[in-house]
Amino acid sequence: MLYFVLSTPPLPPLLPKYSKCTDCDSFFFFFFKAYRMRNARSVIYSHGINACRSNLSEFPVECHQYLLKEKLYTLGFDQSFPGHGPLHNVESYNYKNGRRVVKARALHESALQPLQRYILLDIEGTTTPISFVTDVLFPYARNNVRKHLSATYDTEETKADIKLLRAQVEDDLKQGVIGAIPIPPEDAEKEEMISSLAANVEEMIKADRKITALKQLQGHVWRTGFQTKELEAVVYEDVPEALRKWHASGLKVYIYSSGSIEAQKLIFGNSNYGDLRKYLCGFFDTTIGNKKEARSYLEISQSLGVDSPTEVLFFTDIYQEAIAAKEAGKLKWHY
Ligand SMILES: CSCCC(=O)C(=O)COP(=O)(O)O
Repeated sequence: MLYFVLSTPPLPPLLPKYSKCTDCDSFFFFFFKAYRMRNARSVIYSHGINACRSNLSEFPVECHQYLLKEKLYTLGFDQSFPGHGPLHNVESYNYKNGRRVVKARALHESALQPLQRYILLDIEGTTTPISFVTDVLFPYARNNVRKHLSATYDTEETKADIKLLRAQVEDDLKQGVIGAIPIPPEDAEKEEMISSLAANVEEMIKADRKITALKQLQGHVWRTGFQTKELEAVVYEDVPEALRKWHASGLKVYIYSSGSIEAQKLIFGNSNYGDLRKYLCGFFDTTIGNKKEARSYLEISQSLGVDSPTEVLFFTDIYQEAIAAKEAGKLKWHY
């Protein structure tokens, strides 16, 4: 599977210089996100790239462009390949307050290789701001999980959620996972059971665990939030147009997220740009495999019916996921 790197692992700051932000470039926003500088923005400044936080406070990092280029190259981000990187779509170079500002078009479908008619999109950090997931969705799940379990305790759905959680916690206890709390036996009092389940869920959310047991329950809790309009999903402003164009040009777009398939449908069905599900051909979650494992991308490719994982272009902000997707192309194809 080919991939488009939206971020890279953190690099140490190269020069202890302070920068000043006058303009931002969206590509390097993704790059600097990989420095774990949430809200960081960047400006292409003369020979290099200066970073600052979005609130314009100074940030002690300067990364010279040739070093960045070199680093990206070692990460497999080959700027000479037309599908890789907005720097090939440069429309203009301008000078603003003595600084050079590069304006570039977003990745166009013509940049795809002829066989890549399938697009696979991650959600958090790719179509949707990380802050929406961590500051809105996760707190909503944390604050409402008790209420949800209490209200739906006897439903088949919640019984299945509890069964999955119990199995996960038992496994976690065996593995010595910090924060795992024993769940009382099945015939325990409802309140005792809910307290222990909620405490485990809280720890799992805190640790940002991408496990099916948590993600399935979270999706069910969020469903109420979307139904009552307490929640509205956020996608980046260029997402609806990109989906529309890809759809119109015959590309098939799929989602692969750690969030459950039900949660993914809630996100794209209730976004700040309306219902975007009409542009999507399907959804994959952790039930097909972990996003950092190559095998998962092979499984997805096989269920899409393509001849090889290299026919699928995967977009993510997580480096290990991109590498796993790339590795899938080398795995043995089973029929
Ligand atoms: C389905 S949206 C909820 C996102 C979520 O729970 C999550 O863990 C994000 O994972 P992703 O694989 O999209 O980075």
